[in-house]
Parts: sequence; C-alpha cells; structure tokens
Amino acid sequence: MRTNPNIIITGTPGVGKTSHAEAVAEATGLKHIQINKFAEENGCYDGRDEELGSWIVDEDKLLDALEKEVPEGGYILDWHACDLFPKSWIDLVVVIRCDSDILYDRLAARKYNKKKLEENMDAEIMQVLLEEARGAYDEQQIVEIQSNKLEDLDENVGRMEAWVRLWKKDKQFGH
Ligand SMILES: Nc1ncnc2c1ncn2[C@@H]1O[C@H](COP(=O)(O)OP(=O)(O)OP(=O)(O)O)[C@@H](O)[C@H]1O
Repeated sequence: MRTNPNIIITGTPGVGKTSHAEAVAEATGLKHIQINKFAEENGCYDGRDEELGSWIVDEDKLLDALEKEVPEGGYILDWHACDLFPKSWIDLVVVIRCDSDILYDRLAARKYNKKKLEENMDAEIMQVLLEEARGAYDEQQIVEIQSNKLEDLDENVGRMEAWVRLWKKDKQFGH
C-alpha cells in the first residue's frame, strides 16, 4: 500500500510537462523523474531515430529500472508517452494540452526540424496523448488540463497540490 501517490504528467512535447512536474515536486515533496533523462542515465536507450533526431527508448529496460522504486509511491513521471506504465503503479494521469498556435511557437523556438514539428503538431491536434491515456487507465484517474499561459501553470500546480493532499488524507483514514 502506497502512502504517497504516483502521478504521470504527459502530453505532446512542449506543452509544459517538465514545468508542471518541477513545480508540483517542489510543492508536494514528490520526486520528479524526467523519463528522457532517467533513460539516458540508466542505459535504457536502444538506438537513435536520425530522421526525428531523437533517441529510441527500450521500454522493457526502462520499466525494469523504474520498478526498483516507483511502485512504492511518491513519484511524478514526466514523459510524452504514458500507456507503458502498469496501471497498478499509477494513481493519477495528468494530460497537459496546449492551443496549437502557442505550441507551434514553442516548438519553432526549439528549432525542431520540419518533420518533428509537424508530427508533434498533429499529435496535439489529434489529442493522441489523451486517447492513449484513455486506452490505458480508468476515466476517473485522468485529468486534462490546459497550459497556454503562466496563470494556467500556477492554477494547475495548485490543483495538483490539493489533489495530493487529499489523496494522502484519504490514505491516512484508510479509504
Ligand atoms: N503555462 C505556460 N505558460 C507559458 N509558458 C509555458 C507554459 N508551460 C510551458 N511553458 C514554456 O513552454 C516551453 C516548454 O515547456 P516544458 O519544457 O515544460 O514542456 P515539456 O512538455 O516538458 O516538453 P518536452 O516534452 O520536450 O520535455 C518552456 O519554454 C516553458 O517555459
């Protein structure tokens, strides 16, 4: 039985996952795992997609490495995919969304190549991550939030902090 929850923060690249995860970790004491970094540090990569200019994560190796700690609770998993994490590990899935014109500017500022930019824009417009979350987790575990402006970030972090507080209180009283 976990005494701290595990939260996935997911969404298309650039929507604001890491900005949210860092702030929620700071506010709640949960540990933030940026999966890209974790995969790199733990040798969970399996080659590189040169066309997209990104590394390919070996999901089996990644889950093996995470399994040593994450099931105990207290983690925020920050990644642009979510359905690989076992349902039994996860208490809340936060899908961050962003308006496409705003996302376009954020991704263009990163100097993504045309293919990568278009793929990510399509993914956001087609709400790929929201559908992926719905396919893997229960509807009541999933929250969809907007991250267009800084006020959204503050409000979202406040909501997530309140959710963590309630979750822990519920556990304390044995619900
Ligand atoms: N609500 C927001 N208001 C204004 N700017 C934001 C907001 N959320 C994120 N940003 C900005 O958008 C950029 C991308 O944010 P961030 O790195 O958190 O996204 P990400 O989803 O973690 O991206 P990636 O998947 O590539 O790691 C950053 O420059 C960040 O400051």
